[in-house]
Amino acid sequence: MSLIPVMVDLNRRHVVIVGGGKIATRKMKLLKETGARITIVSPSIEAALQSLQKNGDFIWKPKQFEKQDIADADVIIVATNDSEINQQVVEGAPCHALINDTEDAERGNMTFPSFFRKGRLTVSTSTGGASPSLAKMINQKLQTLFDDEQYEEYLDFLYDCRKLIKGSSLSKSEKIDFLRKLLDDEFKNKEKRRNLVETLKAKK
Ligand SMILES: C[C@@]1(CC(=O)O)C2=NC(=C\c3[nH]c(c(CCC(=O)O)c3CC(=O)O)Cc3[nH]c(c(CC(=O)O)c3CCC(=O)O)/C=C3\N/C(=C\2)[C@@H](CCC(=O)O)[C@]3(C)CC(=O)O)/[C@H]1CCC(=O)O
Ligand SMILES: NC(=O)c1ccc[n+]([C@@H]2O[C@H](COP(=O)([O-])OP(=O)(O)OC[C@H]3O[C@@H](n4cnc5c(N)ncnc54)[C@H](O)[C@@H]3O)[C@@H](O)[C@H]2O)c1
Repeated sequence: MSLIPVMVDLNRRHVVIVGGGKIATRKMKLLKETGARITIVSPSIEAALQSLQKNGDFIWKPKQFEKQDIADADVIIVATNDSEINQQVVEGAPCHALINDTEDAERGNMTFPSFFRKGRLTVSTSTGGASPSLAKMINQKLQTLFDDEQYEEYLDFLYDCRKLIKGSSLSKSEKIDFLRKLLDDEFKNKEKRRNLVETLKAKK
């Protein structure tokens, strides 16, 4: 299996989490801001999930897993503590669904990397199932590269400039030159950033 990293918008997609324990809780916390429609199928759920349920963050089906629970799922997270049930979930998945099997990654077709965000920047690390703890450790080290509290503002500057450049009347090669120039160290300076934004606004 050769997995490729993607960024995905789960807004309005149906995500079914089978199991309501420690791992289901971790995935729920990750998914609750995505706009996905989330269903948890599990006879019992952790206390942390019970409070999220009161906010209406997901629908809880308090029952043992059955194949029909995942019939219209876009994404399925397999997270019970029963290997046989986990296997049944994978076997019962509709062929269009993405499956994250938290017990055995290779049985599924999607895994969650360890990641951190700094404004518009997302850095994610996967060890292909070798060691999620190592992935976490690598990210902790990488995070120190972006400690500067101005970094988020710098990324917003790059984003705004890129939009201005794309929408400008500059020629194609001038646009490319400008996009490269944005990465010059001088733009770590706030004043220089402001000046460039003004220059680009004039090139509409
Ligand atoms: C990144 C992260 C994201 C997330 O879960 O959302 C994630 N695991 C995290 C933490 C973590 N997981 C485990 C420990 C205990 C120590 C250890 O084992 O190292 C810790 C450490 C901790 O909790 O601090 C145990 C563990 N994990 C898996 C198995 C089953 C197996 O491998 O067979 C077992 C053994 C279960 C058992 O038998 O007890 C499987 C998977 N875990 C993955 C992701 C996928 C591969 C990603 C990769 O390879 O990098 C994959 C394949 C499937 C998936 O879930 O997508 C999240 C870090 C969040 C962060 O960055 O803070
Ligand atoms: N991906 C990871 O990082 C990672 C880390 C640790 C464990 N795991 C795996 O995740 C799985 C769950 O671990 P956990 O610590 O969350 O377990 P847990 O014991 O905390 O929770 C298990 C949940 O499964 C539910 N369940 C049991 N039988 C069920 C059934 N027939 N139908 C529906 N729900 C059922 C239980 O009600 C419970 O809510 C295990 O298979 C484990 O190997 C993955």
